[in-house]
Amino acid sequence: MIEPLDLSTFLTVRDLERAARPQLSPSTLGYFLSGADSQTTLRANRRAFRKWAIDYRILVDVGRIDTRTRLLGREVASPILVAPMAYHCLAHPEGELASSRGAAKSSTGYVTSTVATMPLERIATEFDAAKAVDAGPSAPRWFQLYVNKDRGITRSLIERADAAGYQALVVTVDVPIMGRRLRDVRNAFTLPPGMVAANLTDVAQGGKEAYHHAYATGRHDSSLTWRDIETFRTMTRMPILLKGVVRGDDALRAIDAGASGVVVSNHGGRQLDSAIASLDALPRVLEAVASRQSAGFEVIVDGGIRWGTDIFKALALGARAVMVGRPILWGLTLAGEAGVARVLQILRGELTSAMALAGCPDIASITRDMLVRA
Ligand SMILES: Cc1cc2nc3c(=O)[nH]c(=O)nc-3n(C[C@H](O)[C@H](O)[C@H](O)COP(=O)(O)O)c2cc1C
Ligand SMILES: CC(C)CC(=O)C(=O)O
Repeated sequence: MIEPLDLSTFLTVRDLERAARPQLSPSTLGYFLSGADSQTTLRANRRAFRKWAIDYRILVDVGRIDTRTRLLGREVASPILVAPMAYHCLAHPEGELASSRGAAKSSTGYVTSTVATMPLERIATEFDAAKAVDAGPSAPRWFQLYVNKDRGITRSLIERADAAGYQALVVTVDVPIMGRRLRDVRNAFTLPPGMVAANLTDVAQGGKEAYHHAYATGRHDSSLTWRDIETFRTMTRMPILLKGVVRGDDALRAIDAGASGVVVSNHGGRQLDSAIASLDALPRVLEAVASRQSAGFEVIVDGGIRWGTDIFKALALGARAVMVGRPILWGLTLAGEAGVARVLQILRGELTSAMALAGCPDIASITRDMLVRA
């Protein structure tokens, strides 16, 4: 009999990654890990965090640490969200059902990808049923949209997300075309037989298609522009966030187009290689948004978050919240729901420790002056 995994022996996200890697096929591991081309941006995302040091405060009462904050007008338990990622069934047979339960039980927000391997309605139900029932604030769940060439399909996805009670629509805008991930090309990466992008089955013929390739080359709309964002705005009551913004002027256009926020992101280094690191892009996006005094406009950041101190730094620079990508997949691979919960527990625990050690008992006290150049 195989001994059940003792997740408490994994102390860091890196521990989980090290254990998860050998469990995955080379093709899946390559898909999860890869950045585009030379992977310069993938590395830059991590390096950007090392450029900052925490200028900690002493003799502050940190007997009680409060990680609560507000997101899109609602109180949330922590400033951490699970980033939208495709194909969770590659990591675990229960796929997004397991990852969404792991997030919900950790009172952590969850973003369902358009290319999930489970139906968005089932993910929603699973998340809601698993939500922690203690008195704390409940975690949000959002839907990430990839825009299909067939706008009828896009409309139907938005309507389904609305009907399933998703609380925001995250439109990903950094994939006009797919970035070239060399390992995926060399491995001819595709989904194994029987695994499908469950929300797009109506577009794929016969269920046997090589979904990843078919989707990436045949379905994805490269003609998306600002006008489409304004159109989506009229199609749903959900607030819209644009994911993949790195420029201040684009953030201002997002406000003009009716968006409620942006995710400063370069897609985990998987799209434009040599793109600016997301943490480096954050200050100028915040500066631009501040110049417009758009009260309530949310700026979230993702890319390379592996430690609680990374979250602390992102918040100190002014982000409202962070999204965590690949670490979730390592937890999911190792132990499904419990593995995802462990990753989130580690990150939140590290954030809490960093806050205590830095003299910041609550999120509002993590201010810009807490950082200096390393
Ligand atoms: C395997 C994988 C699949 C992804 N799929 C999506 C997706 O379907 N939609 C999307 O908006 N972003 C997708 N992303 C990007 C993530 O949402 C996020 O921006 C990125 O992973 C953050 O960087 P990190 O992995 O370093 O935390 C994907 C990333 C990975 C690693
Ligand atoms: C199907 C892809 C567009 C999913 C994705 O966003 C990614 O692999 O980075």
